[in-house]
Amino acid sequence: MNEQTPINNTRTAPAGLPSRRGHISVEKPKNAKRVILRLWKYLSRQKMLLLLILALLLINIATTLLGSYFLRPIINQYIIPRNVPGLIRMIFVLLGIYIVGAAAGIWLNRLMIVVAQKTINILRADLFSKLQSLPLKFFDSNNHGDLMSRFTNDVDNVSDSLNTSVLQLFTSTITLLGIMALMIYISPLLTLVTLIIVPLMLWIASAIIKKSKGYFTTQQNALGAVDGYVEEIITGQKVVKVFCYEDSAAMEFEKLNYDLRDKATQAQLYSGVMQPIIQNLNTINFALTATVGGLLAIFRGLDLGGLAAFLQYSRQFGRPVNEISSQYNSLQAALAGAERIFQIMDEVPEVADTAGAVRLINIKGDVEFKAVTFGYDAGKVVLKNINIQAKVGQKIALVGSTGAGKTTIMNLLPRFYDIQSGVISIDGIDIKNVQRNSLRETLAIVLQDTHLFTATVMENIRYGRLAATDQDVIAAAVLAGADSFIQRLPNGYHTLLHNDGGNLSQGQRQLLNIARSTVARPSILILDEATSSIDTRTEQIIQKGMDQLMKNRTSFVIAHRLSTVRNADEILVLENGEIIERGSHQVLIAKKGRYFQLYTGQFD
Ligand SMILES: Nc1ncnc2c1ncn2[C@@H]1O[C@H](COP(=O)(O)OP(=O)(O)OP(=O)(O)O)[C@@H](O)[C@H]1O
Repeated sequence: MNEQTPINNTRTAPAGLPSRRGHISVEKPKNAKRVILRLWKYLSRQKMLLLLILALLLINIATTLLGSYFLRPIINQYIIPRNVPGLIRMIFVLLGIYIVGAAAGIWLNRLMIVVAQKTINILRADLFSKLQSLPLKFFDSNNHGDLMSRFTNDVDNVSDSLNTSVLQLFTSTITLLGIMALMIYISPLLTLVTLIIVPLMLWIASAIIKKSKGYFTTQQNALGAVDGYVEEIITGQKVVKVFCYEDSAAMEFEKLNYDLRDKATQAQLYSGVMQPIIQNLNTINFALTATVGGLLAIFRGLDLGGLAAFLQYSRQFGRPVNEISSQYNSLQAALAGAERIFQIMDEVPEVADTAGAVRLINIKGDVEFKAVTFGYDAGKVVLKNINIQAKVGQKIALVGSTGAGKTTIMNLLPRFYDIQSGVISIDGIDIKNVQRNSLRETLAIVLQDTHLFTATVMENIRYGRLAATDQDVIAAAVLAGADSFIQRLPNGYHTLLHNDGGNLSQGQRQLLNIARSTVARPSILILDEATSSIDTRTEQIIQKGMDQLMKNRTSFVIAHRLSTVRNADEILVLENGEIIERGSHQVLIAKKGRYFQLYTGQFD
């Protein structure tokens, strides 16, 4: 059995009424290099486009740098010698250069978005198919909201950053290097003067980043708390209303909201000071460079055109520095998001079918549990030495107090979980040696909590067997007793259900569920009887539907109302994961043991 551990320490489930449930991971990747390499694997599937982007990027940067450099010949060769036609020609050349640069820039951004969105599309698809391959144990031990946020927040972060940040980072770095090279080319001495202030700028920037990162983390946590709380209140509206929790909820929300405002203000204030500080340093730097440059022009023969171009560069110098530092945070967030996505990708999927796994064909429906022992977590046994023998067409009922292990037994037959010891077999074939899909096709499960998809009634029933024709579906609905209410729906079988069939009654959803299992034509049935109180008439209709479904099929019924299991071939009484009594209704009643107590309502 593969061990699943929660993939994140985030968001613990609340107990009882809505409580504070917010905490999102610190926005910093644990292993940035690995994440970048993995992201690169995704990006590099589009090598040609990336090469084109790189070429456009270089053209774009080159034109910017060249444009500024043109000041030198323009001043030296045309303005100082007063060559007007030449000057006009040069201005047109300059214009041409800028147009090429702008065109490259536009295409660059467009292509990057195409590459980014395609990458994100593949990433999302991989994530989804990975999720589908994970065992139920994974979903038991991970918060669903947190898993959802990998699809939304994390994927968004990666997407944003691929769309803009990555490109900007590249542009800024290359521009910075280009500017430096050209400055050195024009005047190494003046470059030295300009660069003196750079370490100071970098030091201030990194100090501010360090400090503001802390504030950003607390802001993210506060935001997570607010999000989590809102989600909880929305999903728990019924409970909130019924217990008149509105005022307390509003108060709690106000606290969280205030906390978020506080943290967000601090974070923004801190990160907001960076730009002006860097800008001012830049201005000081410019003044210093201009003064020294002027002196060099007077005393050391630096050409005026060169000086003008140089000053232009020194003004531009601050921008890439600024951009690199401002993209830093969002890049960190994206890498952290990507890391959380890859964490899921690295989860161990359901154990693959064994090499010689067989398909179940023409199954009669004999089911046997032999000395089965199982626990959800290693070391904590939930089922002990379970022995069950169900012959073709028999009805086996499982009864027992809550938490006794009834549902657990039924989770093992479709191999939602693998057993630790013992054997479960169908028609004598160990289910471990059966292909999972084939195993699940021979079974149908009618759960208490029906899950209906956003689709028509017809499609929802067809979910049981995708190859079923419309006639099959309708026949199944008739058999299940669902047909008459479906006919009364506004669009009959073509009525669209949404929000998990929120517009249907509990009983109606249950009937659709039965119809779905009927259309599946399973050899073996697992029924979890509804506990929720439905009126007696609906109950009778549902019971009739279930009885029809069970006809000639081996069925296991988890019974909550003992009146419905009287006609079972065998009743198994479970207590603390063990079968403590077994036999028919008459036998068990005569025995006057646990079943008798449960049946007659006489408890210790
Ligand atoms: N996904 C799970 N992970 C870990 N433990 C679980 C899980 N599901 C159930 N358990 C534990 O296994 C034991 C048996 O639970 P099970 O759901 O099988 O009981 P049950 O007899 O079906 O109860 P009920 O009648 O209330 O549905 C319980 O102690 C429960 O806490």
